[in-house]
Amino acid sequence: MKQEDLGLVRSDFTDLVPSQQALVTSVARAKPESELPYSLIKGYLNSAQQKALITESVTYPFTRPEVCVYGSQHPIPRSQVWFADKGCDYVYSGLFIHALPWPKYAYKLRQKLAREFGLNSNGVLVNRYADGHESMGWHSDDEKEIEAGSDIASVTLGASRDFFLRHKKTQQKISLCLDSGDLLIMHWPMQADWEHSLPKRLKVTEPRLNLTFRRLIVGFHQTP
Ligand SMILES: O=C(O)CCC(=O)C(=O)O
Ligand SMILES: [Fe+2]
Repeated sequence: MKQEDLGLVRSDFTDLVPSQQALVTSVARAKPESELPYSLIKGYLNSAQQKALITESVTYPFTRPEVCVYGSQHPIPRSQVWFADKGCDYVYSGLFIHALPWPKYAYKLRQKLAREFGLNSNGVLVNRYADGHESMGWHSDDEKEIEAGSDIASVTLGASRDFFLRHKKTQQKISLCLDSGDLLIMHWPMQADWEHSLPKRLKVTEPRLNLTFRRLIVGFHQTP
């Protein structure tokens, strides 16, 4: 029997349970009153939604490209893949990455974020951290092809990990714990003023997936 026949998929990415609706409303209201450059929606995805995405990710064509650090080449300390609409190739960490076609559940999550938050993304970068030895250093998602005014939505699946924010001028630091199913929305223009990182956590033995939904300027790189 297919998952659709079990009723799992039909409702999973269309409806929110009432408690989540309440939470989303309060987050939406909290934003203008708060000085925080982000919204954190704990438990945004239910366990069936998380499971559908984690299972799907087994088929994702992850790669571990090499980047130049202080003059020598090193593989990035995680694996990644970029799914996006046509015309949305991306230069990320100095690497050119072609847009691959959207998988089913990643696309459903894109639609859910659009319905519930007006998030008009056209690409998702999926990072896979095999365990707590894998990480992401300080950076901002401020590439030239990111469309001005667009928020970036980050969804965590699998292992819980700490996530740091650091203000570029004041050095103010915020530490969040991102658990499976959580949604972090980094509001425009957060990337101009803040950096973020995912530090190593050597006690973590389980893998973590992170999907960041972004809006790129279509055709920015003009590839055939
Ligand atoms: O894994 C995370 O939570 C962060 C990912 C991230 O910052 C990025 O993909 O640019
Ligand atoms: Fe980032």
